[in-house]
Amino acid sequence: MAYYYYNSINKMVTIIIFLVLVIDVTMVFGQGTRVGFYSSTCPRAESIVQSTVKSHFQSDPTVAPGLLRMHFHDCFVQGCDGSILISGAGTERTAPPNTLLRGYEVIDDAKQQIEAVCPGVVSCADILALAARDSVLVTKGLTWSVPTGRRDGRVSRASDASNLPGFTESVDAQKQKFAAKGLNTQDLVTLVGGHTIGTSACQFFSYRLYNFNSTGGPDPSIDATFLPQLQALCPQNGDGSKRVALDTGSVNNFDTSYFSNLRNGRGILESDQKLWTDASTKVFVQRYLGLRGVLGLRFAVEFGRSMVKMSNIEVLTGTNGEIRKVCSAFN
Ligand code: HEM
Ligand SMILES: [Ca+2]
Ligand SMILES: [Ca+2]
Repeated sequence: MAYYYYNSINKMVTIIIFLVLVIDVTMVFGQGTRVGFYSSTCPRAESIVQSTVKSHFQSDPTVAPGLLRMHFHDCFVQGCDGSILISGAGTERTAPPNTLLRGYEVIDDAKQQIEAVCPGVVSCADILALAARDSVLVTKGLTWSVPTGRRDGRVSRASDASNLPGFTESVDAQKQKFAAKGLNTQDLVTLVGGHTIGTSACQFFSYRLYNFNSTGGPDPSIDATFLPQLQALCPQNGDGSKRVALDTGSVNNFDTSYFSNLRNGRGILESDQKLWTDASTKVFVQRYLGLRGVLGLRFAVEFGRSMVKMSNIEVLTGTNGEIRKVCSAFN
């Protein structure tokens, strides 16, 4: 009798431990997404996204940085659920940090082609995550496997965009906003390394070139020989919408040149240059530049890893959300 009780208690304990482990594992890894989610339901989905990104990139190279940034802005607001793609008054798209996003036409094009072969199967959130990955590919970076199976959200409000980090923010504030999404300091430095491609409008950094923080002079962290070049590109009271490379000399290549520029006081945004000023983020910049011996890190590899983490933020899976018919509108 005693043995029988012992045995069933033992079984119960085993079952409980098993359940706890399963719950834990799903929370840490899965959140329900997995590589090859569409391999039987829509086997051509990933290749359609890739060929669409490639063809748009050939006629307009700015779509690559545009789509990468769009995916980041999607994931930080309501999770990676395609909420950024909804158009109309009062939606996320209209919020100040999002007004200059580009590449929506690429997502709409890919979605239309995918709907023609497998209607109602592939989410817009997944199409955007895949397009962000392929944007790195076309700019000569490494590729990686993207877990899929996200579903599309049913909420898109301009007022939710405050989760996004701002370009004047301190490293501590940037770290806090990333930590709130489960991303650590390495992820922060690595993902902001996405600024190795693309451009910024003068309006986001020209205040650093002239009367920085009412000092009457420029931001002292800007390299002295670089300053006049930037001033020529963005004259005081000039056109704030004019665009300047975030990675001087390597705007179209997914490489570590952006980190060299930070080291040399040639970061464009205040938030970028601060990654070199702050000791906790500087070490990662140094590791990507091979300045820390055996602690060296390969940016191309780590970028894929951090992107997979970012792409899994607060995703909707299973029967949550919906699969939109058109990416710019709820069903
Ligand atoms: C502290 C975090 C970040 C801040 C404050 C920030 C801020 C900005 C700003 C102000 C611009 C210029 C936008 C424009 O003029 O159109 C920009 C561009 C860009 N950002 Fe970030 N960003 C951050 C993190 C990231 C991350 C994590 C990624 C991607 C993984 C990313 C990818 C890009 C790309 C690719 C562009 C160029 C966009 C284009 O050329 O259209 N950024 N960012
Ligand atoms: Ca979102
Ligand atoms: Ca570059």
